[in-house]
Amino acid sequence: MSLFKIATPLSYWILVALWLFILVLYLRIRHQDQTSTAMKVLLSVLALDALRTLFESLYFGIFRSAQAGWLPADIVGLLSQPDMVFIPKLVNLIVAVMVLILLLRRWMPLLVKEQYAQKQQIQQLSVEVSEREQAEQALRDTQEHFRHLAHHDTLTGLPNRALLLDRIQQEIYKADRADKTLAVLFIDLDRFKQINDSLGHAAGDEVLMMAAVRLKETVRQDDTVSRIGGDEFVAVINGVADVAAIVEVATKILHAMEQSFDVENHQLYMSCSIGVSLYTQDGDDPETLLRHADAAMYRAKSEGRNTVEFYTSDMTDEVLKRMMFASQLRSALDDDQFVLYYQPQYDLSTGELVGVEALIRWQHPQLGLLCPEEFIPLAEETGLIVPIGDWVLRRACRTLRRWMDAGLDLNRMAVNINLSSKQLRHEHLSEQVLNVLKEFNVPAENIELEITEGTLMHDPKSAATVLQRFMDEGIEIAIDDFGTGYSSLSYLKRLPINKLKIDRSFVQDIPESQSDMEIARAVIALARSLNLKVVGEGVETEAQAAFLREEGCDIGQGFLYSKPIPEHEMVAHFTENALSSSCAGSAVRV
Ligand SMILES: Nc1nc2c(ncn2[C@@H]2O[C@H](COP(=O)(O)O[C@H]3[C@@H](O)[C@H](n4cnc5c(=O)[nH]c(N)nc54)O[C@@H]3COP(=O)(O)O)[C@@H](O)[C@H]2O)c(=O)[nH]1
Repeated sequence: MSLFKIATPLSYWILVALWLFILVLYLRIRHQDQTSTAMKVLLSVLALDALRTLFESLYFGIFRSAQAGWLPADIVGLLSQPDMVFIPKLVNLIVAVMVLILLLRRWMPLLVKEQYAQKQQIQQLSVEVSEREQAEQALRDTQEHFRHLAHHDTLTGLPNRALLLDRIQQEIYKADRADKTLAVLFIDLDRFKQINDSLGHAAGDEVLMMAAVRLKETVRQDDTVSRIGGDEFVAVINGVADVAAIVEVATKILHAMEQSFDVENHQLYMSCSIGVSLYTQDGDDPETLLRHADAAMYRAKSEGRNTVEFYTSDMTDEVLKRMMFASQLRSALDDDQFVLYYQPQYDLSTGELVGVEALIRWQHPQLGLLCPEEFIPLAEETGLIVPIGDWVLRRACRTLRRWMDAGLDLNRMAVNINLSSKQLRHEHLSEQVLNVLKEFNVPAENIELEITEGTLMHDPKSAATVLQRFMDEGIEIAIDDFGTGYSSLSYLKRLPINKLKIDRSFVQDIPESQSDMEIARAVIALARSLNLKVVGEGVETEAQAAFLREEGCDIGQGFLYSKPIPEHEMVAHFTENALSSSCAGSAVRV
């Protein structure tokens, strides 16, 4: 039964209006969350009920009778009444539709706009929400990335120094609770610099990544492996029962590092030195444990590398000494404590003096005269090699100027100056060298620069640019220690160089060592084919000199002729050189 009744046409129109009102109301609240579902159901039922009543009445039409007035009625009954006025269903319908259109025109835009606005708002909101979520996620990712960066080494992904110290601290807490000890292993790769210098940083990086993986595989999963510097790694071994357990782990690490590293078609062999400190006997905080493991590692290096050393208290003194030495090296330049020695080089077939190599010494106030091997590595490490190298160049040019002013015949003679890799990488090297030559009025032909094979191969392309500049000015270039690096023959062919110096390690065992003789022969043949001159270094015996001369080596340098000597003593060799020119073999044993 319907809730609505149509008794008169007025009630019909009221019902139409009511239905429309209910409909509009329903449409408005349909999407509003705050309106209860019960209200929405009630309105939709009312609307449907009103609609049904309307249609029922429409189906029959409406008539007017004199007695009853306006009434909805059956079409049959309607036709039998003479005073009735029939309003056909169609008219009803048209009026209803018009009213509906009028109302919809008034309400619909508002409704549509409102719904559209609501939808837009909802869409906007959801876009904003998802954008905010994305932004928040990106922020979280960035924060996580920075947190990771702040605590990890970018190359190997291992914890860095900051995280390492934290991990050691955590392990200390655990060790205290479990009444166990822990060990800090400071691991430094032996001669890693050579790989970096000769094959370049990309190859060096690959070796470091491979070393990191090997270290991680060697220790337990809950032990920490960290990289804290260039080729320096630290392993924290927890729950250590005794020293034997540490020796076992350290031995495994030594063994893992001895396996070949296959990098860029090279099979590289390396080793490492390990220093160990133990909690609590060698320190009870992370910094001290790390410092003492480092000191022990230095001892392992000086003991010949590829070995393990446990920390002892005297090692701290060694580290302190090293730091003091570095600060003394810094002031040595200002205090004019360096001296240049010169070692002559002779033409092996004529016996003529053709060059001298300038070799630095440090006149240390307490330790006496120090050889370059005792301080050049530290100078390279600290960057002091650049000002020291500059000093060597100026001092050598000053000496040349003095010799020239003294009337010595230097026409066919050059002073050889060693350049380190750091100097070669220095932006203004060529300008600096040329300026110094100008300052002392020294012809470029009297200067030759020696660069080790490793340094050249570190970055052959940029080295070639610098060397070409020197060559254009008339300065000759020699590759030092040839045979010890990893020269690429294709690069060698293209590099602007004049000489190869056979490393003395291949000369010292001639004629006993067949393989060394083969290597020396091969270097001489290579130099010939590239149209380069060859120098035999470290010639100590007549037999070595004879072998090199017979094989076609051009120049000899070594103790057989002279040890490196101070500037003033060198003058005598020039006089002897004059003698040797007229009677080769007497003054100089060639
Ligand atoms: N960057 C710079 N490096 C320099 C400079 N001065 C020297 N050096 C490098 O130090 C290394 C060692 O030099 P030194 O102790 O002077 O040794 C030289 C010679 O004394 C030694 N030599 C020469 N002949 C013989 C020999 O017959 N037997 C023997 N046992 N040793 C000998 O060789 C060194 C010269 O070698 P090289 O330079 O390879 O020609 C050395 O690598 C120097 O390069 C500097 O100013 N800057």
